[in-house]
Amino acid sequence: MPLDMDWVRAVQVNTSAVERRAGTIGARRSVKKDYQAAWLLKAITLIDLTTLAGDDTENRVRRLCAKAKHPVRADLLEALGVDGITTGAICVYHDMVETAVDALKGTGIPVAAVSTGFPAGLSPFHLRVAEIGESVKVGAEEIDIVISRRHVLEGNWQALYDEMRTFRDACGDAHVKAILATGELGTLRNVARASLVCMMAGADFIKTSTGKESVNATLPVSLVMMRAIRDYYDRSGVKVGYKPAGGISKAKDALTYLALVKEELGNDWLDPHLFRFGASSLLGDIERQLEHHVTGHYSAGYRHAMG
Ligand SMILES: O=C[C@H](O)COP(=O)(O)O
Repeated sequence: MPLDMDWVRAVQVNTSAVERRAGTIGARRSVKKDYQAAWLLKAITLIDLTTLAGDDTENRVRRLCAKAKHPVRADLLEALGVDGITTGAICVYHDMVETAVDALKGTGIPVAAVSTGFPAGLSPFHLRVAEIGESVKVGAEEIDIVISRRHVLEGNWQALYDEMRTFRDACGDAHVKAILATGELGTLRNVARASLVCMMAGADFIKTSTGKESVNATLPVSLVMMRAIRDYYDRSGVKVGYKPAGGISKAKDALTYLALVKEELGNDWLDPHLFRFGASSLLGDIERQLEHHVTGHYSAGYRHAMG
């Protein structure tokens, strides 16, 4: 839709109310036993299993893809009476896209590429746009772009909108997730406005963080972004997805996020088409909790090292 500046300017956030609500969700909502196992299995299907390290190798990416295909040990799945679950996607740098696409051939698990000069997004603009095309060409079905934080900090909403539109167009049929890098946007109001502008410009998902900022996904930021998604849906009829990313590594945290999604956005969003966790180490803890559920024992963390 066109940039609606009246709507953008009207956005306000009551920070203390947001913090109060975010602070109580973990305590009010706790699921136990079989229900907890079921929610944890659901969480696995919503993970963008990620490796974004300077020392990534093809072997590491292949191992990660093997984990995406079989995220939980077969004996545990059998005991839980479940089969055939996979993670939502694999998320890698451009150089690793071909390897991941090859490793996931025939599985239907999409490959997401971080792009546009990730994580800072400060390389020449034409190269950022070209990078998207390169990743799509080698098979990335999802592109995680980073926005220019300065457009938000300077209140240049038109520039943010134009940038996002250009990235959206460069993605073609690939889904585009807009990484706001919320830890660098200064205020929750900026987060809300940036969310809205990116959605107006065609983002399929809005995502909190690169995982490289000093503050990454938080519950207050998530509440603000989810409510922006809800408002956008109410006015436009378009459902935009949400991806908290960075620092989500515990099964308990994943459950809290899912409770928030269910309460703020509803069950439609508890689906890989509309919700993902961006996480490199969450899966290991979830598998560990599932093992505890099945056997009554906790294994050492290193037994679930990958993912
Ligand atoms: O988009 C995903 C993040 O980079 C993953 O962050 P993490 O390594 O803190 O889980």
